[in-house]
Amino acid sequence: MTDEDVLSEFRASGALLEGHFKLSSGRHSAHYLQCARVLMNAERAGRIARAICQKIPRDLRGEIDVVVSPAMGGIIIGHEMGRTLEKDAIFLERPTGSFELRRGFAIDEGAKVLLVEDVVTTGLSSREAMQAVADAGGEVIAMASVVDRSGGDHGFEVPFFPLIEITFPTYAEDELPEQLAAVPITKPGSRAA
Ligand SMILES: O=P(O)(O)OC[C@H]1O[C@H](OP(=O)(O)OP(=O)(O)O)[C@H](O)[C@@H]1O
Ligand SMILES: O=C(O)c1cc(=O)[nH]c(=O)[nH]1
Ligand SMILES: [Mg+2]
Repeated sequence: MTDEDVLSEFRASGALLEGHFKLSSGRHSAHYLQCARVLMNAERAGRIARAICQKIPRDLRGEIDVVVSPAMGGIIIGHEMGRTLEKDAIFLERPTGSFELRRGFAIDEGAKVLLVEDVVTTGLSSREAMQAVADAGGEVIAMASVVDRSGGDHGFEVPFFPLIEITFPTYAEDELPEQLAAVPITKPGSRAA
C-alpha cells in the first residue's frame, strides 16, 4: 500500500479528525487519527496488517514467537498481525494505570515478541508496553504500527515498522496556539487522565 492508499482508507472511513484533541501523552493536537474507524472493517484491517507485515524483513518476521499489543488501540491490529504471521496475539491492559497481562495470557521466558500499536505519537505507551513485556519474561525484537506520528522521536531501541508516517504538530498544555485553545477539548483515548 502506498501512503496515498493508506490515507484514502483513513479518509474513506472518517478516521482523519480535526478539532482539539488531548492525546494519551497529555499533549494537544488539532489532528487525530481514529484508527478504530479504519480497523472496524475486518477485511480492511486484514489488508492493513498484511501491508505492515510486508515491511518487516523476512528473516526478522521468521523470528517472531508471539504478537503483543497494548489495549485498547493495539488489539485489533495486533490480532490481524497475528493472523498474518500465524502466531498467537495477546494484549496488555492497564486497569490500574500500568500495563499488565491478564485473562490467562503469559509470555514464555525468552519468547521473541513483535509489539504492535495502532498509533505512535511520543512512543511513551509503546515504551511502557515494552517494559511490561520484559517484566513478563519476553524479548521485544521489533515494533510495528499503523501510524507513526512521532517524527522519529520515539526512543525505540528496536527496529520500527510503521505502515505510514504522518507528522501533525502537537503542543504542551501551556503552549497552545490561541486558535486551538478556543476549540473545546476531546479526549478520544482510554488512558486515565
Ligand atoms: O505514543 P504515545 O504518545 O504513547 O501515544 C500513542 C498511544 O495513544 C493511544 O492510546 P491511548 O492511551 O489513547 O489509549 P487506547 O489505546 O486505550 O485508546 C494509541 O492507541 C497509542 O497507544
Ligand atoms: O497520541 C495519541 O494519543 C493518539 C494520536 C492519534 O492521532 N490517534 C490516536 O489514536 N492516538
Ligand atoms: Mg493505545
